[in-house]
Amino acid sequence: MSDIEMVPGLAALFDIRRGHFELESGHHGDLWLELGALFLHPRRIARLAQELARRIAPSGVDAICGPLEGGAFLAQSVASELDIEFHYSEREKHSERGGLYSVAYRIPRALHAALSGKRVAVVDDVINAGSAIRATWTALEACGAKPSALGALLVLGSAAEHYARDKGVPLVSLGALTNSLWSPAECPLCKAAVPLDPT
Ligand SMILES: O=P(O)(O)OC[C@H]1O[C@H](OP(=O)(O)OP(=O)(O)O)[C@H](O)[C@@H]1O
Ligand SMILES: O=C(O)c1cc(=O)[nH]c(=O)[nH]1
Repeated sequence: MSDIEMVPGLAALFDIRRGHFELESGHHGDLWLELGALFLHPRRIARLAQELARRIAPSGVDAICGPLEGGAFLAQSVASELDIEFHYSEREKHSERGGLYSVAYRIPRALHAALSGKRVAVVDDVINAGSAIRATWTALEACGAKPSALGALLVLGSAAEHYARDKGVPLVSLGALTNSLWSPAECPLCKAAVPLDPT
């Protein structure tokens, strides 16, 4: 497929579906990756985490932070490879979907002191519209940390690239895949009365 660039072994990890999906960020999109079994074989992920760690290392970060669940699993492996601190963010319990980028994440209180003043790479398994990494970024800043790099196994579309450029930090990944995102009001699939697929 001409729109895919990936390190060897990465494509096989993802079950790629095309259709009409409602996403974590509140957008609608035409691409869905099944991520539930991504961490089934820890050694397979460890090899990819090793390569991602190698690419993040030049950023000179003190810690890696990922959003639960998948992003945090990966962040822990990358932190282990670099022998630096691992942190995680979790979705706010009362964070309801509604509008774009409406989901909030928090960092557990027990981690706040360790994060203060640290340069942190925000790592997710897959970045699509970027709602989880944006919310994690905000939560890190609230702890006095300095988000300094973004990383992912796979980046979908261009939202992550734009966000990294706006923030002036590197975006590191092992693969990229084109996709389309729309606000629900502008979704051409909704306009064509295509029903939402289950996720
Ligand atoms: O770029 P985004 O708009 O944030 O979309 C990608 C996010 O969606 C998935 O997480 P999900 O919300 O399914 O949570 P999970 O990791 O707990 O499965 C994935 O693991 C990313 O964190
Ligand atoms: O954007 C998302 O929320 C999302 C996209 C995707 O492909 N898979 C997933 O689990 N979430």
